[in-house]
Amino acid sequence: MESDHPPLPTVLCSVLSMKRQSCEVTLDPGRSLLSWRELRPRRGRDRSRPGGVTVPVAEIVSVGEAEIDEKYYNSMKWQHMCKPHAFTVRYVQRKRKHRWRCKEVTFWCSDEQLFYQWLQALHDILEQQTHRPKRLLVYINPYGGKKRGKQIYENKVAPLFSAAGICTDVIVTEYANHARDNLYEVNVEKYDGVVCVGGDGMFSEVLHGLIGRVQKDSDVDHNNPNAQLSRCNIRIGIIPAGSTDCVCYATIGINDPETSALHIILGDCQPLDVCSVHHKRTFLKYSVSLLGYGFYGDVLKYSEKNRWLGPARYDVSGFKTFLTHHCYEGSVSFQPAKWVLGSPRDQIICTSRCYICRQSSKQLEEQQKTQACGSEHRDQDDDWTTIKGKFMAINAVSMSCACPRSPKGLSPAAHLGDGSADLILVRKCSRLDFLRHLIRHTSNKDQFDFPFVEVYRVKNFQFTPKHFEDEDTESTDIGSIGKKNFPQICTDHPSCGCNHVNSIWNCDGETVDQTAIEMRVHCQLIKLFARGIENAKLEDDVNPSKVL
Ligand SMILES: CCCCCCCCCCCCC/C=C/[C@@H](O)[C@H](COP(=O)(O)O)NC(=O)CCCCC
Ligand SMILES: Nc1ncnc2c1ncn2[C@@H]1O[C@H](COP(=O)(O)OP(=O)(O)O)[C@@H](O)[C@H]1O
Ligand SMILES: [Ca+2]
Repeated sequence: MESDHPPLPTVLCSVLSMKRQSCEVTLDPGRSLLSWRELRPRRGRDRSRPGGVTVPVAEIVSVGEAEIDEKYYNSMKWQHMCKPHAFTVRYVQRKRKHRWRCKEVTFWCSDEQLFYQWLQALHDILEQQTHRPKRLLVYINPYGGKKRGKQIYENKVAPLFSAAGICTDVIVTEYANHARDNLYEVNVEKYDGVVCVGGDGMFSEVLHGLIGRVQKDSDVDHNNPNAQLSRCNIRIGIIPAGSTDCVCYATIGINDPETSALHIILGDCQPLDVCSVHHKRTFLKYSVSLLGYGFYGDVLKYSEKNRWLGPARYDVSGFKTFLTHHCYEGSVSFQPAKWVLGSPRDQIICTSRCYICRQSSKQLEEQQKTQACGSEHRDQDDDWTTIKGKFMAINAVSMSCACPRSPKGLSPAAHLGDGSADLILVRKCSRLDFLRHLIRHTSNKDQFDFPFVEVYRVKNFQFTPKHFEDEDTESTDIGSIGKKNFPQICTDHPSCGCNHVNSIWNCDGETVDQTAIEMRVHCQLIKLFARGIENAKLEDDVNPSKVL
């Protein structure tokens, strides 16, 4: 009887040479593994562990013909025979702290037929990795971070893309928003991904260009805060060359250009939540990392004046902002994200193929389907919680916001694709208490474990500064906003530190002009060339320090 199953792919196993050693090399297409081991381990090597190396095909970067150095074969009396045939396999090697490097191994043999058989088999198996990008559109910000974007791309990334056979169109930006505007014009369809070389600001440009383009093409009105936005299927890659590099760090585990390039080459895919920010019925911005008012807004405001300092501008501005110690009065209203499995105080963090993200997004989709069918009432007016008070900081983050300054981030247990954001409210407190809270971002200690800090997992929130509440809502149109940033006097005591103009919103490092805003999370709106944090064990990456 004939079987319905396709025949199992044949395992290719040969004795090939690696440098001066004979190796048994095996390509197992069924298990998608390439492995090799020395047949006679050299003197000095551990002969009791004849292990060898195994590389998943999914982690092979490229395979190509190679020229080998004569010294490999002269001593083996190859002089009397024809030149050997060689091929090089480049593959991913994992280093400490999520760093990846491209390692290579060259095999050779004298049998031309065997050589071509290997080359063909390896090319065929790589062809099956259909999720890998073949054509990329690259934007480089030459002024981001330490102004090394071009150099980083040319020296560390372009050679890897070229080895992997990826074609690129590269645009070095000439002005702010060049990349965003260009994305409205180019034929995006012809690319398998868009790569930005720069920091979070540069990523934000590409994000706005792509999301904006997709909404325009699908006739979605982005000024409607309740609009169901269309998903972007084209993936975005980030080559870190900025000041904070939070989006890259929080989705890959490190801000290292070579590591990011390898994730792009392998065709990784990480869905990501995006928050839309509106003032009434006017679209302001999208945010994927930090939407912060108060402390982080003020840090940004002062740092923009010191851009020439590069990444150090944030340290200078952070110190200055800490010393000025302002708090801001207003009211925050939010709806909890009821479908999510996790909570912001969890010990478990978001990892590659995160179960919480998968389950939560599935449950949200089901909830939205049921509501769309009309079998359940819409919950637009339900479950609003309002908190009024004086705040040092109001932060909304839809990912952990881990970055080199804070390796576990502003909300360590936030999830990349669960459709929710963590709303962190830091109420008015003493300067010392605020410092204790800030320092905990750099250690394993819980930054939420203070009586003046609250954290909620939300699907949306609104913020109204005190003076907006006091005014006639009719006059809160966009045109009159500028006039409204007059000094706000603390209602309790004029000398308590609240006697200060409003703060501004820091939206992924970009300033937002309006103070009264509403934010909503859009579950998995975009996709990155990333895979989340692998084998995340927070303890490995952060040096625990003493509780202050
Ligand atoms: C006494 C020690 C205090 C240490 C506190 C450290 C807390 C750091 C948390 C940082 C969160 C960063 C969230 C990401 C923000 C970026 O989107 C934004 C723009 O980045 P880029 O475009 O690359 O310049 N960066 C910032 O707003 C900088 C915040 C720095 C705060 C000190
Ligand atoms: N060619 C350019 N000239 C000036 N500004 C630019 C250019 N290209 C991009 N930008 C802007 O520079 C800002 C900061 O970029 P980013 O790459 O995030 O660096 P950093 O992390 O140092 O802030 C972004 O707002 C981006 O829009
Ligand atoms: Ca989220």
